[in-house]
Order: sequence, then C-alpha cells, then structure tokens
Amino acid sequence: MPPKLIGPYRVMDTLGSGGVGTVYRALDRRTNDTVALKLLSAAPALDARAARRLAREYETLAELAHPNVVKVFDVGVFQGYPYLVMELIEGLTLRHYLDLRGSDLHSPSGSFSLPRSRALPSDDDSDSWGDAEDSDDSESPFNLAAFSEEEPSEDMNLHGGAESVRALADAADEPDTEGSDDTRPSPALADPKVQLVERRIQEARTDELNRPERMGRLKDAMLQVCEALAYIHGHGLVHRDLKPSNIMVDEDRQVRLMDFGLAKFLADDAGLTGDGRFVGTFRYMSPEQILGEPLDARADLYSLGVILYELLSGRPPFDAKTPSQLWQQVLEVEPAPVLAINLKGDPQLARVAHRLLRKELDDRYQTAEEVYEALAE
Ligand SMILES: Nc1ncnc2c1ncn2[C@@H]1O[C@H](COP(=O)(O)OP(=O)(O)OP(=O)(O)O)[C@@H](O)[C@H]1O
Repeated sequence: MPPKLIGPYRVMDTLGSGGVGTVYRALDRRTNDTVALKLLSAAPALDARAARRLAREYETLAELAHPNVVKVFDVGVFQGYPYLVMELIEGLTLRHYLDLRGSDLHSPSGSFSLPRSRALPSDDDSDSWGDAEDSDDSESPFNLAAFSEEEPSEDMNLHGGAESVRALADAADEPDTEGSDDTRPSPALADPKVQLVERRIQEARTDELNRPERMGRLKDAMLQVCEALAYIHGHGLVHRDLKPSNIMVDEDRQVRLMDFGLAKFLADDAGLTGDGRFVGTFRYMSPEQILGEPLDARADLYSLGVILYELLSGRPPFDAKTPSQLWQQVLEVEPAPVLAINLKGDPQLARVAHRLLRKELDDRYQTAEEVYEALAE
C-alpha cells in the first residue's frame, strides 16, 4: 500500500517503479497542482548530513529551466527516505514512444494519443544477466545494484572500486572453461530452411526499425535530447545514468530528460557509493565510468551512443552474460557495425552512434552541440 501522505503531498496513484524507488502521481495540497513524486525507498534512511546534502543538490536542480529537462519542484525526506517532486509528464518513455504506430500517432491536434505509461510494461533498459548464477540480493538495504536495473550480483558489489573492476575485466580474459563460447552452429541452425526463416525474421525486425516515421521520430527525439544535454552540461552537471527510461516524450512530442542529479546524489565523483558500489546502469556506462575515473559530459555522450545504437539496430552494442564480460567488451571490443546488423539502417545516424561509442574520450564528439550538428546535417 502506498503511503497516503508524503510531506505536503497527497498520493493519488502509482506511476511506476524503478530500481531505487517508486514514482507516484501526487497532489500538492498547498497549490492543488498535480506532480510526480519519486520516493527513493530503496535508499538508506538519511542521516542529518545526507539530508543537508540532498537539500544542496536540490538548489542546483531547482535552478534548471529548459523545455527538454523535467522541472524539479521540491525535495524532502519521508520517514527517513529522500523524495524528489517533479513535473508530471503525461507521456511515454522514449522506447515506448518509438514503438507507437499508425492511429496512435495521428490525432487531429498533431499530438499523439496515449496508452498511459503506467499501463505499459516497464521500460526494458535492464541488462540480461538477471538469472546469472552470482546473484545475491541480500547485501545491503541500499540496493544500488537495483538502481542499475540489473539483479544484484557479486560482481556489482565492488568494494575497492576501479581496481576491482580492472581485476574483473582481466578475469574475464580467462578462457571460458565451460565452453559456453562455442560458436559452432547447431545442426538445426545449419539447416538452410531454418536459416531462411531466421533471415526473414531478421528482415521483418529491421523493416520495423526502419519505418520512415519511426526514424523521423527517433531523429527528432535525439536532437531534443542533445539540447537537454547541452543545457545540463552547460550548468556543470553530468547526468551519469542516461538511458531510454530516463527520457520521456510528452503528448506534444516534447522530450523530457529526467533523473539527472540523482546519480550524483547517490554516489561520489567516481560514481561509487561509500561502500564501493556503482551508481548507474551498466549497459549504458562509458569505459571511464566502468574504470571509476572522474566523469565529464563525454560520459553522457557515450551513453547516448549506446541508446542510439540500440534504437537503430534493435540490439545493444555489447551483449554479455555477466557484468564483468560486459565491462571487458566495453573496454576492449569494437561494437559490430550498425549497418551490418541493420543493412538498410540510416548511415548518417549509424555514423553518429559509432563516433559516440569511441572508447577514447578525445575520439568522441566533445559536446552535445557537436552531436546535434552531426544529427541535423
Ligand atoms: N515525472 C514523471 N512524470 C510521469 N511519469 C513518470 C515521471 N517520472 C517517472 N515516471 C514513470 O515512473 C516510471 C518509473 O520511474 P523510475 O524513474 O522510478 O524508474 P526507471 O527510470 O525505470 O528506473 P531507475 O530508478 O533505475 O531510474 C517511469 O517508467 C515512468 O513511466
């Protein structure tokens, strides 16, 4: 049962749940405004020092005002747990918005009609090692692994930070003694009929991805994300947890970037909490974030590259069974060309995605403005 009252806010219903807490539709009893309230119930109860830090973070967030950045109205502490009050977006997450088709998109006003976001399955930004054998969710009341949208695992419990990450990546270099990387096709897959069916399915998938109006929406949304990033970077902020579920599109097709500042509040400069756990979603993390190095705006541009790559090709640039395998790939392996996966994909957007995904920071675009220019060409 959700609480009825959180500070001066009356809880109306639940909009969704993520790794660190739950987002409620709520009424501000002082103004009668409807807002979205994110209660970080997976966080540790705040001591007085952390509550003061939250208030300081809020001062930075409250100053932000940009059409593509969700407005933050208030922060507070409820029964020891921090909450964030923000503008209520009547819209969809980016992935769901791109999945809309036909009649959903053509209302007389030019806006799109919504299957309500709460009625949709949660956005699947999560990594696919939820059933990894090393799962262990008994560690901590503040479950940052959950914030990372994966099932917690020992690998994610990184006491010692960057050094441990490097050790894990090194360990991932060891040959797989269980032979799970045996890539020989099974007899069934070698069957030409099966191969033909596989090819047809793949073609149908990429035709769906390449629908011209989907591509138009993707490009338009990416341009707006660049505007939002340019704005927050201009204010000295790094998002640190950019992913499709943190990008919402409202009924007027206006993109809103959300959840910036949260990762910073939850972690120190290297993206680690006091006990050495990561904050952020592994699948979208840049090499420098994995290595626990100080982050700048270019880490967000890398995450934007992962998002663009996924939305163009239908699959993530790196696919691994465990976090350590993923890290090893992010640090050492070049992603397969988007156009090798989606033969009829947009070459310009594919080029942008690959440059965003460069491992060396200096090889990437350096600013969100540059990415905007490249997308708009
Ligand atoms: N400002 C908002 N207005 C309307 N709906 C929102 C708002 N913020 C979040 N939501 C809804 O609540 C859901 C859960 O959001 P939340 O931020 O908790 O999860 P998440 O982004 O999937 O995960 P994480 O906690 O890892 O960032 C979102 O998918 C979205 O549908």
